[in-house]
Amino acid sequence: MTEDAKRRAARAALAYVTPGAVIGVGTGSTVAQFIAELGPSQVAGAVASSEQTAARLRARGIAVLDLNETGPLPLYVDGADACDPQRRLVKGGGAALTREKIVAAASERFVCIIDPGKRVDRLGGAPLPIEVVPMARELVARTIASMTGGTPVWRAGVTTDNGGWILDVHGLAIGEPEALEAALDQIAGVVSVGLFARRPADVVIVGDDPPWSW
Ligand SMILES: O=C(CO)[C@H](O)[C@H](O)COP(=O)(O)O
Repeated sequence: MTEDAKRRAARAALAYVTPGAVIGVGTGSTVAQFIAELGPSQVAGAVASSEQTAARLRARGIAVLDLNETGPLPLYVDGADACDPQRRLVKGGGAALTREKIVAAASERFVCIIDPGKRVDRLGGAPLPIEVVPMARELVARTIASMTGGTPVWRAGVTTDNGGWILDVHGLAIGEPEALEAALDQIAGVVSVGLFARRPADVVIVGDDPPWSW
């Protein structure tokens, strides 16, 4: 069962939490399991990667802090849509990729928690989410289509916590993830790219029974 696998990965991530620290917390159903397992007294507070996560943390009695007030974080825990053997990720299924990238960049250690279905030999099977400034949606879509051969599809009806829109790029061949991430980041109108290749996870926990990590 996928939910059991997510719970196993989430529980295993607790071992990385230093008591009394302020940690970064990502977004999604696997992270929701992590928040449910995290005792309010285990951390001094958390920086949330989305409003959804902030609400979950508060409901659990965990203080939500502003990244501008915390300085570097020792730990960031988040899920992913896909993870390759080099711990490079595709993220953004929950449209929180921009803040996830920011909190990951502010954290010394990024622990990614996934169910076994997210592990892939090569990124590119799952669509790649890209957050764009709304007025640039079609410009970015045309540029990406001609640059990569992929097919950008607007996630209509979804507005991110930053007021951005999401393009999901289908059919993308991700041969060199770091180079592709850098190239897509340069397109005018792109806010952020759901490829986490230049800042991959430091540890990935797979919720098999028993869980394992690398
Ligand atoms: O990147 C994300 C949100 O933007 C999530 O981490 C990713 O979509 C995985 O979600 P889930 O744990 O629900 O499968």
